[in-house]
Amino acid sequence: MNLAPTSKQKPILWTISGADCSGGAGIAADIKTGFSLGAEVCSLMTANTVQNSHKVFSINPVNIDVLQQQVDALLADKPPSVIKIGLLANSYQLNWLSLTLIKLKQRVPELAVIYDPVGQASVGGYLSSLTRAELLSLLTLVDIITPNWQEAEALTGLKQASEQELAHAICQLGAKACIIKGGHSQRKTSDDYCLDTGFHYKAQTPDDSISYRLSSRRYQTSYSHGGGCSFASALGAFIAHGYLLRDAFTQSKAFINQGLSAYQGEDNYYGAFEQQGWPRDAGYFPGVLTATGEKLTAPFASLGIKRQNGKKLGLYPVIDSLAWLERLLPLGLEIIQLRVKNTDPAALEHIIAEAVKLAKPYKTRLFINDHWQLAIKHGAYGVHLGQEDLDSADLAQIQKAGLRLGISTHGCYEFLLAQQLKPSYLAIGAIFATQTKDMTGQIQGLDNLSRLLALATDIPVVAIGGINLERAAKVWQTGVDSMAVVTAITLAAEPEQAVNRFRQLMVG
Ligand SMILES: Cc1ncc(COP(=O)(O)OP(=O)(O)O)c(N)n1
Ligand SMILES: Cc1nc(C(=O)O)sc1CCOP(=O)(O)O
Ligand SMILES: [Mg+2]
Repeated sequence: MNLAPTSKQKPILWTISGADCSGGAGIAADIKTGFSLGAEVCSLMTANTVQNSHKVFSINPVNIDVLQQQVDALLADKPPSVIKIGLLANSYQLNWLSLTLIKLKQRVPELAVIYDPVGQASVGGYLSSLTRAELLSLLTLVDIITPNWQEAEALTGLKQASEQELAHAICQLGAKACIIKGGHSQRKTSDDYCLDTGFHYKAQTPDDSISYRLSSRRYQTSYSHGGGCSFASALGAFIAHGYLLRDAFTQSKAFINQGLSAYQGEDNYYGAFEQQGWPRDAGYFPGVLTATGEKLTAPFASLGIKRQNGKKLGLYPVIDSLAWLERLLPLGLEIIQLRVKNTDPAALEHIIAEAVKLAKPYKTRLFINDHWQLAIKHGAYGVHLGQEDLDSADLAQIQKAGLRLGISTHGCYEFLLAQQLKPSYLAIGAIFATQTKDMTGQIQGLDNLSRLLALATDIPVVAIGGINLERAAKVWQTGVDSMAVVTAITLAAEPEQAVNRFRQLMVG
């Protein structure tokens, strides 16, 4: 049997959670969230709870034989991309689930398991009788765990620890990634912290860990019942759609902010969190907290393009030699990038110095990729940096020297992060698969490009990656300001003609 879903299918998310008869949390939240985000949800009910807005009256666990029959039935035609685990009512269920996950992971190697360790109901009362030791035994099978602060303290036994310390401790207990939800903390903002020690795409060593912190305003609403379950199932839906953890995290937070904003104001009623579909409005997206972002406040110098007159940057060739620069400069392009890799330092400095001299008589804006010190030293118009360069480059120095800055982004987390630095332009990639560079796991497609453009302020946006003459019209229709290309020009039989054809389709 082929377990891989075809591209026509909606991604399948299994939820192994309790049913909440009051309709807000558990399986109800998971199904509403999945429906809202284009995922198909299959529900394996662990308990049929009796609860209302004030109290949990009883749990009523479901027998593991029934759960096993459901797994067998679903595996035949609805194998999961992601499993979200919520309420586990007793140790029989926990032991059964551990064995089941081991078997499922062998059968579906790409399976991602998300665990939302619901212990206490938000209306008061305990939902699970599991001990800490029992819960810990599950962690090595979990890809992402999503406790709130109190649940993280209970799992680790740590008191007064920071989110970072809690997340580290939880990952050391076995989970690959941990998101500590900030909604229950006492602060004015609800910071959410994600530590990723190796989810899917990185080696699984603590040294390789990456952390992400998102900040949102606190929403005052009495319609939040099931918000925690909805966050974990939104995360599952986005992961099932193929998003990287950082982007699934960011979009899940926007989904929660959007839902919490539906009914503002305090009253005594405790209503269900409202799932409102794929978040598209920039206002719901969280801020990205980084050391770099907090240091810079002034925008980088602009590109001086009068967008209000309908003028755009247009075609942006990215070339790797002085010969290409000499050939393209007379064509009157608005922008060109010199991207030289693997060249010894002396030759590199010579190339950059010569490139700046060559570009001087032209109105073309010359950006230097990576080598920001040489770009400053030789007075280039601008510098283009990737996300990995942001921590090591001295952005304040680039800004002080008056150079323009372009930044690469791959998905909404990086886009929001880079936008906060107020660069001269933002690049989004890779739009399509490209032979120029390994962009595995970071292909955006046109839909995601459009979603990211909706988050853009007034900074010009450049699309890059796999753009050729056949695909260019569709990319241009999204409203980008520019399309950057390497091979569509450098491998073209007649590069000047290719430039002209790109420019023709970018009119209007
Ligand atoms: C316009 C534009 N966008 C993205 C890139 C990629 O830059 P980076 O992430 O630094 O990767 P390398 O180009 O250095 O491999 C770019 N160069 N230009
Ligand atoms: C250099 C580069 N950066 C990308 C990014 O997404 O950041 S994609 C890319 C390669 C672009 O080459 P081509 O036009 O030949 O596909
Ligand atoms: Mg670079």
